[in-house]
Amino acid sequence: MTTPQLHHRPGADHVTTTADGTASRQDTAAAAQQRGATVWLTGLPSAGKTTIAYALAERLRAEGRRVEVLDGDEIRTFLSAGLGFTREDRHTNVTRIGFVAELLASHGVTVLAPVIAPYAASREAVRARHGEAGTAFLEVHVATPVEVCSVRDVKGLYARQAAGEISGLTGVDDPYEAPERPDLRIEAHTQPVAESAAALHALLTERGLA
Ligand SMILES: Nc1ncnc2c1ncn2[C@@H]1O[C@H](COP(=O)(O)OS(=O)(=O)O)[C@@H](OP(=O)(O)O)[C@H]1O
Ligand SMILES: Nc1ncnc2c1ncn2[C@@H]1O[C@H](COP(=O)(O)OP(=O)(O)O)[C@@H](O)[C@H]1O
Repeated sequence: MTTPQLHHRPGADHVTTTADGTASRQDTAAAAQQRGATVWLTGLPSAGKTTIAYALAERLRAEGRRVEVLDGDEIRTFLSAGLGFTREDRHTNVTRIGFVAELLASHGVTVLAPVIAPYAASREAVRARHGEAGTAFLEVHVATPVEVCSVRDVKGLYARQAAGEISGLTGVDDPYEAPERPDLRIEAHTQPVAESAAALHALLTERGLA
């Protein structure tokens, strides 16, 4: 007897059943049929990556999709605790997030990763990993210019850098290698959040991922 070969990790191994066993099996079956993807939102601090990711997540969830947001900040508290902002540490952080994202996406989850990922080589490594596994990967550049980001300054990092309290801030005194050919570039400073989320949603739909 030949053992069936799985060419892709299946998405149906999280079966939970209700008392009568019907409704959630249907939900699980529907979710398992969804094609997952990783959507990586790269850009400077305060560019709007997280805000746009959560707006898109809300819309996708309302449509019945399974969505996870892998927020750079949160990941650094757990998965990447102890890592700093050297080139090496950022690369490690990005590839770790890419690893988890691919796992989830291969199980039908739409993964949104609002993570700076300043180095093209790190993003390329994540894309390659997805490619090897046959998992969809979209690179989205949230292209808010540093002049706008530094005024928003959600976490006060730009002010602290200007005051000499910190150094190595992405886009100011640390590199940011903007994607040359992203799947989508969002000029987040020229349009409202809802419009940016809609543009991303349209891209997912066009690629058969939403
Ligand atoms: N030096 C320096 N440079 C850049 N960012 C800094 C720095 N120090 C702290 N932070 C804050 O760390 C948040 C998470 O960063 P990431 O994990 O996305 O960065 S990276 O991809 O590993 O480069 C990142 O979150 P966002 O502002 O949401 O992008 C920053 O607020
Ligand atoms: N058009 C816009 N698009 C996205 N964010 C915007 C916009 N206008 C203002 N903002 C604000 O800019 C800030 C961006 O912060 P955040 O989403 O945390 O950025 P990042 O995750 O890139 O560091 C938020 O406070 C958000 O409300």
